[in-house]
Amino acid sequence: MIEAREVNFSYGKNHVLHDVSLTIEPGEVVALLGPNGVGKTTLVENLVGTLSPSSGRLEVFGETPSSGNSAFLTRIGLVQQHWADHPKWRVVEHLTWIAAAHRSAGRRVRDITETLEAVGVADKATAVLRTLSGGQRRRVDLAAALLAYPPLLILDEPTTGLDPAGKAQIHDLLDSVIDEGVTVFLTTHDLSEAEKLASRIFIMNNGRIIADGAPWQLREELVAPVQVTWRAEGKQHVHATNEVEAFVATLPLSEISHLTITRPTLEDAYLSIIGKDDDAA
Ligand SMILES: Nc1ncnc2c1ncn2[C@@H]1O[C@H](COP(=O)(O)OP(=O)(O)OP(=O)(O)O)[C@@H](O)[C@H]1O
Repeated sequence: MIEAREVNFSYGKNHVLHDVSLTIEPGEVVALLGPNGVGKTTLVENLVGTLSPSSGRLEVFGETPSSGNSAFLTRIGLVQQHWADHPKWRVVEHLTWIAAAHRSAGRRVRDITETLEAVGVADKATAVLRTLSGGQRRRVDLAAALLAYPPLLILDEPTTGLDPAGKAQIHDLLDSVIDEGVTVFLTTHDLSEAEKLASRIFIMNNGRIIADGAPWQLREELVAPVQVTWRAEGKQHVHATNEVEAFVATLPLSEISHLTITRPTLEDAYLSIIGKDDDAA
């Protein structure tokens, strides 16, 4: 679905993407993580063809995105950080316009009211776009992205600015779309979101992909061991080990209380991987 080979991209003298190579198969749900300013949005813009690589090979649906025609874009459900639409339009006008473009490209289109309900902004159907809050706008963008049953969703920080209940609602919606077999490429700073939705995670730092794997694989890359804590004789005890079961078997369980085992999280793995990369730079 997506194939990048040694993709480089520069804004003038600012070399942002460095030899980015990745392959994303149909049906994969991939999250791209990385600190602010490392090139995630730049990669997204290369994937959808608004920017084109300075060197390297990039294909989406087997086509070069920057030379793709409008039919190319109708197959991508896109949530971007910036919009080029008409801020005076009402939500329903905006979606009707997008739906018409999809229909004229021969695509099946979801019911607009139902889609607005699914993303939780049915009450904003007649609101002017520029009057929406950041979170409401994100939901409208997602409705627009889902409108034509796209086989590929490219979502640049799709839940930024959403309140916790809104995030949960959008995660459930994305889960149901993922069950339909759509391929998803999303960027996020929310590691729990990445872990919940994605089967595979890329970590980018300084324009390079520095880690690629399932969330559990990235956690295993962390050498930090599991922490075992317990109380005995009125004192708190802590022991770090990679052999949890063997260690716990040595504890006098009848004499201790509050036994807790803390495994490394994806956040621990992320911070460790970025930290090691920065130290090596
Ligand atoms: N239009 C532009 N012109 C020049 N430089 C740009 C432009 N857009 C982004 N950059 C620079 O490219 C680099 C990567 O930016 P990008 O937006 O891709 O980062 P990001 O990883 O998406 O960041 P964030 O997590 O903050 O959204 C940054 O140094 C940024 O300043």
